[in-house]
Amino acid sequence: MNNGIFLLLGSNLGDRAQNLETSRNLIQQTAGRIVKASSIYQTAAWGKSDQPDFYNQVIEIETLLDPDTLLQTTLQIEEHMGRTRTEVWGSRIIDIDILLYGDVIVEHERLKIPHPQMTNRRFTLVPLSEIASEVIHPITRKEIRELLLICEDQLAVVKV
Ligand SMILES: Nc1ncnc2c1ncn2[C@@H]1O[C@H](COP(=O)(O)OP(=O)(O)OP(=O)(O)O)[C@@H](O)[C@H]1O
Ligand SMILES: Nc1nc2c(c(=O)[nH]1)N=C(CO)CN2
Repeated sequence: MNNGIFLLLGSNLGDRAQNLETSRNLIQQTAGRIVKASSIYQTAAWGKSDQPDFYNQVIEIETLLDPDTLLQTTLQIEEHMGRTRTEVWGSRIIDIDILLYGDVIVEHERLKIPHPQMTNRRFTLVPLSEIASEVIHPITRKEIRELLLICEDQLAVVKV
């Protein structure tokens, strides 16, 4: 069983809380058990600001799937839930990002772990810090709580 795997869930269309719940259920059915879940946060849209606020949540899972298969599985869940890819950083029913996979570093075109943007995003670091503050980011070698302290993003992140 592989441990220390953290996923970011995000939704800013439709019933956002319900969308997160549906994705958690599908993840448990297809990828593995959820061992920890952060609170849900309402977060201002990052990157492309003229869109509704997101709900974001970080979960920790244990899984037998390797990183590539985990990505295929999360992409299938997004498709199953009706997500269409229209624009980069645009609105979406559900987005599932693989943030960390233990200490594993992956550098492919289709898959990069740790997620390259995670250190720049309070909407990721705040919920991740809630459940994994002392986990070490395998590239920067810093704890998540320290990455949050030095993160320059100022966008609002509020517990729902
Ligand atoms: N760690 C990762 N987790 C999820 N997808 C990844 C990861 N690394 C690379 N990808 C690739 O990114 C694609 C998803 O792009 P998507 O449209 O969701 O980007 P985005 O969510 O708009 O932007 P961002 O990746 O900055 O959050 C996937 O098809 C996948 O191949
Ligand atoms: N607050 C917030 N902003 C975003 C999010 C997200 O999940 N939350 N996802 C994005 C896609 O990359 C772009 N912008």
